[in-house]
Amino acid sequence: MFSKDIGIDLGTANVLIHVKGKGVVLDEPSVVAISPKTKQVLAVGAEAHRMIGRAPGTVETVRPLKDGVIADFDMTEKMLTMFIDRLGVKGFMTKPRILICCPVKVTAVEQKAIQDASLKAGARRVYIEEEPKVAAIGAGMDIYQPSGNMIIDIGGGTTDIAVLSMGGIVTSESVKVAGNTFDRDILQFVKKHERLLIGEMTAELIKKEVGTAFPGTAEKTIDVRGRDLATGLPKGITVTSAQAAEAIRESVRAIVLGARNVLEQTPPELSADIIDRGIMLTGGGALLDGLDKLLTEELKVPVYLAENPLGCVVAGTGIMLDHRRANFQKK
Ligand SMILES: Nc1ncnc2c1ncn2[C@@H]1O[C@H](COP(=O)(O)OP(=O)(O)OP(=O)(O)O)[C@@H](O)[C@H]1O
Repeated sequence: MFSKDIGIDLGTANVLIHVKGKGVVLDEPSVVAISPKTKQVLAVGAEAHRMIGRAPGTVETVRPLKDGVIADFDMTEKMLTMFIDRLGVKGFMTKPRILICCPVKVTAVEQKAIQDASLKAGARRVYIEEEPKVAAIGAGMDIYQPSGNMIIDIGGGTTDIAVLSMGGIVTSESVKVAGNTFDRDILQFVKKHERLLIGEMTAELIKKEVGTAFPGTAEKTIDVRGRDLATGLPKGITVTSAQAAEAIRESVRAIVLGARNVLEQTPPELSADIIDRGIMLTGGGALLDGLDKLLTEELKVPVYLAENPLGCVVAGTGIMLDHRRANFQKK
């Protein structure tokens, strides 16, 4: 019976879905809007995302994943079901096979939760792959040769750092610091230093517009609004790149340290390959200004930003579905 294979990047911030033969058909934020009373789902994805911080008491917005793993099983399953239903890949008596990614170093229980949520959402079979491996393939790295390839995948909730050779992970580390941590840092900084309460979305906007991991080059500013903590009234302030850089400095440091640890545990032959090839940066968090420059300086190895950092994992699932079908069947 004919059924479609689909690849899913189930992320803390975004869900992307690749349908075999069609390419990327869905790219939506991992957000669910529910009625707090009845727990009924009111909206998912982009529609629910628009409600964050702006919904009345009758609507609650939930992010069902935290730090790359499932924090709310029911909501993850409902969100996945609604996304998969939209694709029209579930035929009469047929269900898709799903290739889905998880961060490295997740527990068996966390992996099982991802598998169960996919099965309940309508999968016939579920194959789980480690995110940095899939991201590396999506970024165009040839990880199947006996040589070292290093990747730093900075998502919303986790940063996965791995050295790959011959199709497997040789050394890796998962740090629970990534794009969303930078947002929280900025929110706290503005609260403490400007006595202004801003929303999650405003903090993310500051990060994207003026945030930098390598301060001192181009000083940018952004005007934002929030609630004055002293008066309780709306107030506007200007945030500079220097302030945003200070806010996220410790979190950026944690990523640098994670990468250093992985390099320190890497066998010398593979280290030599990494010096030659450089390190690939993927994931939306890698779009933070100056991060490639800072990592290059700190690690003494060239660090390159992938062509489409946000799309590497889902592109990798597509390549694996196209070329590695035989591999899945062996499992
Ligand atoms: N231009 C940008 N500058 C800085 N950060 C950005 C930019 N664009 C997106 N991001 C950040 O990228 C993050 C989301 O990245 P991505 O979609 O790769 O994560 P995810 O796969 O959902 O998360 P995880 O892998 O941790 O589960 C968010 O924190 C978002 O704010």
